[in-house]
Amino acid sequence: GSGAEPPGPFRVRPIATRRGPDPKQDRAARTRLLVLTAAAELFTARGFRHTSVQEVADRVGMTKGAVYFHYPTKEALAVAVVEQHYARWPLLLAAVTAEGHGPLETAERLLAGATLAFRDDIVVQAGTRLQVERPQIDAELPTPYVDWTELLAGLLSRAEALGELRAGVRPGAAARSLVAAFFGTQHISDVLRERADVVERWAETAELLFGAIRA
Ligand SMILES: CCC[C@@H]1OCC(CO)=C1C(=O)O
Repeated sequence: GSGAEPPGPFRVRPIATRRGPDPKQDRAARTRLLVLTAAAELFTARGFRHTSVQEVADRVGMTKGAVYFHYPTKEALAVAVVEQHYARWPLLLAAVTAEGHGPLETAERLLAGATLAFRDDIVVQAGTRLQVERPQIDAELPTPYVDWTELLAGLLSRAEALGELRAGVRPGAAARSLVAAFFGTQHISDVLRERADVVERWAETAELLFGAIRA
């Protein structure tokens, strides 16, 4: 498509408006967030297999049964963490889009913004590790990489239409290369420096790649 409208998963969904404050619901939501964050910390540090629901419960000072009330299985916890990971991106897209840059600059700023999440956001770090561990997780997890690829391809198609893309650069191929380079860069940073330098590493790669595709 023209790329004007972001692909589905990147569209910000309106927060369900409630009739009024509902203390019980709020408490449940806060508990779920606490459990999710503790699970993300353990999944990031030890991975899915070597994390138990008991350890998650201990980390938040709850019983295993109380955790199971919110997340019936460890797989359900993993699915929730990955879903929260992906829920970050529509918010980033809305923030960057609001700045009113052209499509190529928007793509560059999106990926730069994503590196901050990979450096600082435990849920994004956990979601990324869980996506790598998909074969060990008996649950329906979203297909990784495809939404970012589709979003970037749409932006690069718009850049091409505006003459911002170097002649001969194919938006789809460039989008796939950007996603591959981003994933590889954040992975190498994670392995070598626990992502301490992911922002700088990506800036170096982005300078090369965006310099190669810009008209
Ligand atoms: C932006 C590059 C792709 C991104 O990097 C890690 C990861 C986790 O699976 C991603 C995804 O699924 O889109």
